[in-house]
Amino acid sequence: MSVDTIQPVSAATAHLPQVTEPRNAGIPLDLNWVLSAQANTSAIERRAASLPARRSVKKEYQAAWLLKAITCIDLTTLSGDDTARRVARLCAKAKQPVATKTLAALGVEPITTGAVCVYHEMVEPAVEALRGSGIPVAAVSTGFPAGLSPLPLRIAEIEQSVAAGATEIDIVISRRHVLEGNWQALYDEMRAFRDACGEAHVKAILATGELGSLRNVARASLVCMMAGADFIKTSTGKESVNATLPVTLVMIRAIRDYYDRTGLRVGYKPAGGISKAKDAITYLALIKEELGDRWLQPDLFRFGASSLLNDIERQLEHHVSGAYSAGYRHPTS
Ligand SMILES: O=C[C@H](O)COP(=O)(O)O
Repeated sequence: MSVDTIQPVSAATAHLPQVTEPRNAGIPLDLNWVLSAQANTSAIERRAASLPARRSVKKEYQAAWLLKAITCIDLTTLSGDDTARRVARLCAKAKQPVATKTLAALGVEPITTGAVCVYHEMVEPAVEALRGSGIPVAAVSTGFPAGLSPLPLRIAEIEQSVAAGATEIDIVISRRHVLEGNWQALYDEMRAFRDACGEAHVKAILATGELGSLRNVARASLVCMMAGADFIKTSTGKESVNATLPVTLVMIRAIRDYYDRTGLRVGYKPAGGISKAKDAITYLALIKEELGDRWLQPDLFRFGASSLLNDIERQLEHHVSGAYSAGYRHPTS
């Protein structure tokens, strides 16, 4: 299917609340299934390379897809110099990501981002700033980004972020378990993280740029889903290679495989280095083609991004006014 034949996301429904259904409870580790997972790297890279080159959606269809993308952003700040004031500004942006006049010109209701994503120390200011908005706070946890602090500390960090009000926890896996092929250890770790999260949803960050091969990405995706991950996420944003289209193909095909065999839907979050509106549309189109419309809701798809919203806003403003504004006129925080 080409992008030309994709039905547009309706601008009138871009703001609809997320659909909810039972979480992925996980299944016992199935090593035969894990070890049978392969990745045909050259075929995957060929398909990925063809995606950005195709004709994209235009005009009101493009605006509608961009509004949809905003509702799926985990608006993120993960900097060593984060402050409560910066987080408060980010949260204000999450509550009103598009200027009122632009929304009015587009004829759509107000929308929000999917979540705000911060370090543990910034959870409380974020919860405070988002109170009453319905926007969840996601905390990166478990010794983010390397995940190399002692396991009891990583688990305690999850518990503290949940106690502080985070309802989504982005954990980082131990890359060494993947590189050493120790799938049982990865499963046990993921299971412990999932249990520590309680009712909070857990996103498993694979740090795919450090896993060595697409086959490892496929296997790690399966193991994390078997251990109860609600989402699988590509990257911390701190690796030298973050979200890519080949990795996305591998991970969403693992999600499809897991759904086909278990009936359980797991979400997908590409993160790191996604900063252009055009790229966001490429990702959404790929999700639509490979997984279908159900995965285009914020409960099953998120972008982890700190600067993507800025470019989307510029494109939407261009759509309604015919002129591009400078990037600095759309500060995120
Ligand atoms: O999880 C989110 C990423 O850290 C954001 O990465 P970015 O700053 O490259 O958009």
